[in-house]
Amino acid sequence: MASCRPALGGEAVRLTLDRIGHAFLGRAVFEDLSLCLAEGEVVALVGPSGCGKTTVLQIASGLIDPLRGRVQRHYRRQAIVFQEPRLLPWMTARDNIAYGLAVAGVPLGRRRESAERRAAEVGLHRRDLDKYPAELSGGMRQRAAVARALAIDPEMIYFDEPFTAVDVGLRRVLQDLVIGASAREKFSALFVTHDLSEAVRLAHRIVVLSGRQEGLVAERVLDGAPGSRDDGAVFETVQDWAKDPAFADLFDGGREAA
Ligand SMILES: Nc1ncnc2c1ncn2[C@@H]1O[C@H](COP(=O)(O)OP(=O)(O)OP(=O)(O)O)[C@@H](O)[C@H]1O
Repeated sequence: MASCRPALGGEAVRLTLDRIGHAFLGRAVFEDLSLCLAEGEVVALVGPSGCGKTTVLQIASGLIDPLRGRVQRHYRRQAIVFQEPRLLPWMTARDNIAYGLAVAGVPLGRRRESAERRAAEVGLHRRDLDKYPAELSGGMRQRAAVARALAIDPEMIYFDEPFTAVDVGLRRVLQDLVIGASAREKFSALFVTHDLSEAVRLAHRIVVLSGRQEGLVAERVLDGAPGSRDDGAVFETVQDWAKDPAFADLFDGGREAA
Protein backbone atom coordinates (compact mmCIF):
# COMPACT_ATOMS: atom_id res chain seq x y z
CA MET A 1 0.00 0.00 0.00
CA ALA A 2 1.38 3.41 -0.96
CA SER A 3 0.51 6.03 1.58
CA CYS A 4 1.32 9.38 0.02
CA ARG A 5 -1.92 11.21 0.57
CA PRO A 6 -1.38 14.13 2.89
CA ALA A 7 -4.58 14.62 4.86
CA LEU A 8 -4.58 18.37 5.06
CA GLY A 9 -4.51 19.11 1.35
CA GLY A 10 -2.32 21.54 -0.52
CA GLU A 11 0.58 21.66 1.93
CA ALA A 12 4.18 20.99 1.00
CA VAL A 13 5.48 17.46 1.50
CA ARG A 14 7.98 17.29 4.38
CA LEU A 15 8.95 13.61 4.27
CA THR A 16 8.79 10.89 1.65
CA LEU A 17 9.58 7.24 2.27
CA ASP A 18 9.69 5.61 -1.14
CA ARG A 19 9.37 1.82 -1.19
CA ILE A 20 11.69 1.30 1.75
CA GLY A 21 12.54 -2.15 3.05
CA HIS A 22 14.60 -3.31 5.99
CA ALA A 23 15.88 -6.51 7.59
CA PHE A 24 17.92 -7.36 10.66
CA LEU A 25 20.31 -10.32 10.53
CA GLY A 26 18.71 -11.44 7.27
CA ARG A 27 15.20 -11.39 8.72
CA ALA A 28 12.84 -9.04 6.85
CA VAL A 29 11.01 -6.49 9.00
CA PHE A 30 9.02 -4.84 6.19
CA GLU A 31 9.18 -4.43 2.42
CA ASP A 32 8.00 -1.84 -0.05
CA LEU A 33 6.76 0.71 2.45
CA SER A 34 5.84 4.15 1.10
CA LEU A 35 4.66 7.08 3.17
CA CYS A 36 4.51 10.87 2.81
CA LEU A 37 3.95 13.49 5.47
CA ALA A 38 2.69 16.97 4.67
CA GLU A 39 3.69 20.20 6.35
CA GLY A 40 1.81 20.46 9.65
CA GLU A 41 0.50 16.92 9.46
CA VAL A 42 0.58 14.52 12.41
CA VAL A 43 0.64 10.89 11.26
CA ALA A 44 0.34 8.13 13.84
CA LEU A 45 2.08 4.87 12.97
CA VAL A 46 0.44 1.96 14.79
CA GLY A 47 0.96 -1.79 14.70
CA PRO A 48 1.55 -4.78 16.94
CA SER A 49 4.67 -5.17 19.03
CA GLY A 50 7.77 -5.99 16.99
CA CYS A 51 6.24 -5.14 13.60
CA GLY A 52 8.89 -2.50 12.87
CA LYS A 53 7.42 0.85 13.94
CA THR A 54 10.61 2.05 15.63
CA THR A 55 12.63 0.85 12.64
CA VAL A 56 10.48 2.98 10.30
CA LEU A 57 10.97 6.00 12.60
CA GLN A 58 14.72 5.43 12.76
CA ILE A 59 14.94 5.21 8.98
CA ALA A 60 12.73 8.28 8.47
CA SER A 61 14.82 10.34 10.91
CA GLY A 62 18.14 9.13 9.49
CA LEU A 63 19.29 7.20 12.56
CA ILE A 64 19.67 4.13 10.34
CA ASP A 65 19.71 3.62 6.58
CA PRO A 66 17.13 1.41 4.90
CA LEU A 67 18.37 -1.67 3.07
CA ARG A 68 16.16 -0.75 0.15
CA GLY A 69 14.28 2.31 -1.06
CA ARG A 70 14.72 6.05 -0.72
CA VAL A 71 14.09 8.65 1.97
CA GLN A 72 13.60 12.31 1.12
CA ARG A 73 13.51 14.91 3.90
CA HIS A 74 12.26 18.35 2.92
CA TYR A 75 12.99 20.17 6.16
CA ARG A 76 15.95 21.69 7.97
CA ARG A 77 15.42 20.88 11.63
CA GLN A 78 14.12 17.72 13.26
CA ALA A 79 13.76 16.51 16.84
CA ILE A 80 13.15 13.06 18.27
CA VAL A 81 11.27 12.30 21.49
CA PHE A 82 11.99 8.78 22.75
CA GLN A 83 10.13 6.58 25.20
CA GLU A 84 12.78 7.43 27.82
CA PRO A 85 13.51 11.16 28.26
CA ARG A 86 17.27 10.71 27.59
CA LEU A 87 18.23 13.88 29.46
CA LEU A 88 21.90 14.45 30.16
CA PRO A 89 22.30 13.70 33.91
CA TRP A 90 25.05 16.28 34.50
CA MET A 91 22.99 19.18 33.16
CA THR A 92 20.12 21.06 34.81
CA ALA A 93 16.65 20.84 33.24
CA ARG A 94 17.19 24.33 31.80
CA ASP A 95 20.46 23.35 30.12
CA ASN A 96 18.98 20.09 28.86
CA ILE A 97 16.09 21.95 27.24
CA ALA A 98 18.53 24.46 25.72
CA TYR A 99 21.00 21.78 24.62
CA GLY A 100 20.11 21.81 20.91
CA LEU A 101 20.33 25.59 20.87
CA ALA A 102 23.78 25.46 22.51
CA VAL A 103 24.94 23.01 19.84
CA ALA A 104 23.60 25.40 17.19
CA GLY A 105 25.65 28.25 18.71
CA VAL A 106 22.72 30.34 20.00
CA PRO A 107 24.01 32.87 22.58
CA LEU A 108 23.46 32.05 26.27
CA GLY A 109 20.88 34.75 27.00
CA ARG A 110 18.68 33.79 24.06
CA ARG A 111 18.83 30.09 24.75
CA ARG A 112 17.94 30.60 28.42
CA GLU A 113 14.99 32.74 27.44
CA SER A 114 13.88 30.13 24.91
CA ALA A 115 14.32 27.24 27.39
CA GLU A 116 12.23 29.05 29.99
CA ARG A 117 9.47 29.80 27.49
CA ARG A 118 9.38 26.19 26.30
CA ALA A 119 9.45 24.89 29.86
CA ALA A 120 6.43 27.04 30.70
CA GLU A 121 4.60 25.72 27.63
CA VAL A 122 4.99 22.12 28.81
CA GLY A 123 4.00 22.95 32.38
CA LEU A 124 7.42 22.94 34.06
CA HIS A 125 7.81 25.46 36.87
CA ARG A 126 10.67 27.92 36.83
CA ARG A 127 11.91 26.52 40.15
CA ASP A 128 12.33 23.07 38.51
CA LEU A 129 14.67 24.37 35.83
CA ASP A 130 17.68 24.45 38.16
CA LYS A 131 17.16 20.79 39.11
CA TYR A 132 19.10 17.89 37.64
CA PRO A 133 17.19 15.02 35.96
CA ALA A 134 17.62 12.78 39.02
CA GLU A 135 15.72 15.39 41.07
CA LEU A 136 12.73 15.43 38.69
CA SER A 137 9.77 13.04 38.56
CA GLY A 138 9.38 10.78 35.52
CA GLY A 139 6.60 13.02 34.19
CA MET A 140 8.69 16.16 34.64
CA ARG A 141 11.59 14.51 32.82
CA GLN A 142 9.36 13.66 29.87
CA ARG A 143 7.97 17.21 29.84
CA ALA A 144 11.57 18.45 29.68
CA ALA A 145 12.24 16.07 26.77
CA VAL A 146 9.26 17.54 24.87
CA ALA A 147 10.42 21.08 25.70
CA ARG A 148 13.92 20.22 24.45
CA ALA A 149 12.41 19.02 21.15
CA LEU A 150 10.30 22.17 20.75
CA ALA A 151 13.18 24.49 21.67
CA ILE A 152 14.92 24.11 18.32
CA ASP A 153 11.73 25.10 16.41
CA PRO A 154 11.72 21.84 14.43
CA GLU A 155 9.77 21.45 11.22
CA MET A 156 9.54 17.71 11.91
CA ILE A 157 9.28 15.83 15.20
CA TYR A 158 9.57 12.06 15.55
CA PHE A 159 7.85 10.60 18.61
CA ASP A 160 8.73 6.99 19.49
CA GLU A 161 6.09 5.79 21.99
CA PRO A 162 6.95 8.81 24.16
CA PHE A 163 4.17 8.46 26.72
CA THR A 164 3.98 4.68 27.16
CA ALA A 165 5.88 4.75 30.46
CA VAL A 166 3.86 7.51 32.15
CA ASP A 167 0.61 7.01 34.05
CA VAL A 168 -2.72 7.40 32.30
CA GLY A 169 -3.62 10.85 33.67
CA LEU A 170 -0.28 12.39 32.80
CA ARG A 171 -0.33 10.68 29.40
CA ARG A 172 -3.41 12.71 28.52
CA VAL A 173 -1.76 15.92 29.67
CA LEU A 174 1.32 15.18 27.54
CA GLN A 175 -0.85 14.24 24.55
CA ASP A 176 -2.65 17.59 24.92
CA LEU A 177 0.72 19.35 24.98
CA VAL A 178 1.62 17.75 21.66
CA ILE A 179 -1.81 18.55 20.17
CA GLY A 180 -1.53 22.20 21.29
CA ALA A 181 2.06 22.58 20.12
CA SER A 182 1.41 21.06 16.70
CA ALA A 183 -1.62 23.32 16.12
CA ARG A 184 0.40 26.36 17.18
CA GLU A 185 3.70 25.63 15.52
CA LYS A 186 2.61 23.61 12.49
CA PHE A 187 5.43 21.09 12.69
CA SER A 188 4.90 17.73 11.02
CA ALA A 189 5.12 14.67 13.23
CA LEU A 190 5.45 10.93 12.88
CA PHE A 191 4.05 9.54 16.11
CA VAL A 192 4.72 5.85 16.83
CA THR A 193 2.35 4.23 19.30
CA HIS A 194 0.66 0.89 19.90
CA ASP A 195 -2.22 2.70 21.63
CA LEU A 196 -4.95 3.31 19.08
CA SER A 197 -6.84 5.68 21.41
CA GLU A 198 -3.75 7.86 21.65
CA ALA A 199 -3.40 7.79 17.85
CA VAL A 200 -7.04 8.77 17.34
CA ARG A 201 -6.73 11.64 19.85
CA LEU A 202 -3.70 13.32 18.38
CA ALA A 203 -3.28 12.50 14.69
CA HIS A 204 -4.64 13.80 11.41
CA ARG A 205 -4.05 10.41 9.82
CA ILE A 206 -3.30 6.90 11.00
CA VAL A 207 -1.30 4.26 9.15
CA VAL A 208 -1.16 0.63 10.26
CA LEU A 209 1.99 -1.44 9.89
CA SER A 210 1.46 -5.16 9.38
CA GLY A 211 2.68 -7.68 11.91
CA ARG A 212 3.48 -10.06 9.00
CA GLN A 213 6.08 -8.12 7.02
CA GLU A 214 3.39 -6.83 4.62
CA GLY A 215 4.20 -3.14 5.07
CA LEU A 216 1.40 -0.64 5.58
CA VAL A 217 -1.94 -2.48 5.54
CA ALA A 218 -4.38 0.31 6.33
CA GLU A 219 -4.71 4.06 6.41
CA ARG A 220 -7.44 6.24 7.91
CA VAL A 221 -7.83 10.00 7.72
CA LEU A 222 -9.53 11.28 10.86
CA ASP A 223 -12.34 13.85 10.86
CA GLY A 224 -11.65 17.24 12.35
CA ALA A 225 -8.50 18.59 13.93
CA PRO A 226 -6.59 16.72 16.63
CA GLY A 227 -7.92 17.96 19.97
CA SER A 228 -11.43 18.41 18.58
CA ARG A 229 -12.39 14.77 19.27
CA ASP A 230 -13.96 14.17 22.66
CA ASP A 231 -13.59 10.93 24.62
CA GLY A 232 -16.85 9.54 23.22
CA ALA A 233 -15.75 10.10 19.62
CA VAL A 234 -12.33 8.52 20.30
CA PHE A 235 -13.95 5.50 21.97
CA GLU A 236 -16.45 5.00 19.13
CA THR A 237 -13.75 5.23 16.49
CA VAL A 238 -11.60 2.64 18.27
CA GLN A 239 -14.63 0.35 18.71
CA ASP A 240 -15.50 0.64 15.00
CA TRP A 241 -11.96 -0.16 13.94
CA ALA A 242 -11.84 -3.14 16.30
CA LYS A 243 -14.31 -4.79 13.91
CA ASP A 244 -12.26 -3.87 10.84
CA PRO A 245 -10.03 -6.70 9.50
CA ALA A 246 -7.32 -4.15 8.59
CA PHE A 247 -6.84 -3.50 12.32
CA ALA A 248 -7.03 -7.15 13.40
CA ASP A 249 -3.31 -7.38 14.24
CA LEU A 250 -3.66 -4.53 16.69
CA PHE A 251 -6.40 -6.16 18.69
CA ASP A 252 -5.16 -9.75 18.56
CA GLY A 253 -3.23 -10.56 21.68
CA GLY A 254 -5.01 -7.90 23.72
CA ARG A 255 -2.22 -5.33 23.51
CA GLU A 256 -4.56 -2.51 22.57
CA ALA A 257 -5.14 -0.15 25.48
CA ALA A 258 -8.48 1.37 24.50
N1 LIG B 1 19.28 -3.64 16.17
C1 LIG B 1 18.55 -4.74 15.93
N2 LIG B 1 19.13 -5.93 15.68
C2 LIG B 1 18.39 -7.02 15.43
N3 LIG B 1 17.03 -7.03 15.38
C3 LIG B 1 16.40 -5.89 15.62
C4 LIG B 1 17.11 -4.68 15.92
N4 LIG B 1 16.21 -3.68 16.10
C5 LIG B 1 14.99 -4.25 15.96
N5 LIG B 1 15.09 -5.55 15.67
C6 LIG B 1 13.99 -6.49 15.40
O1 LIG B 1 13.23 -5.92 14.33
C7 LIG B 1 11.84 -6.09 14.56
C8 LIG B 1 11.15 -4.74 14.58
O2 LIG B 1 11.60 -4.03 15.74
P1 LIG B 1 10.99 -2.60 16.10
O3 LIG B 1 11.62 -2.16 17.39
O4 LIG B 1 11.12 -1.69 14.94
O5 LIG B 1 9.44 -2.95 16.32
P2 LIG B 1 8.27 -2.08 17.02
O6 LIG B 1 7.05 -2.27 16.19
O7 LIG B 1 8.74 -0.69 17.26
O8 LIG B 1 8.11 -2.86 18.42
P3 LIG B 1 7.50 -2.37 19.83
O9 LIG B 1 6.09 -1.91 19.58
O10 LIG B 1 7.52 -3.60 20.67
O11 LIG B 1 8.38 -1.27 20.33
C9 LIG B 1 11.70 -6.87 15.87
O12 LIG B 1 11.57 -8.24 15.54
C10 LIG B 1 13.02 -6.61 16.56
O13 LIG B 1 13.37 -7.69 17.40
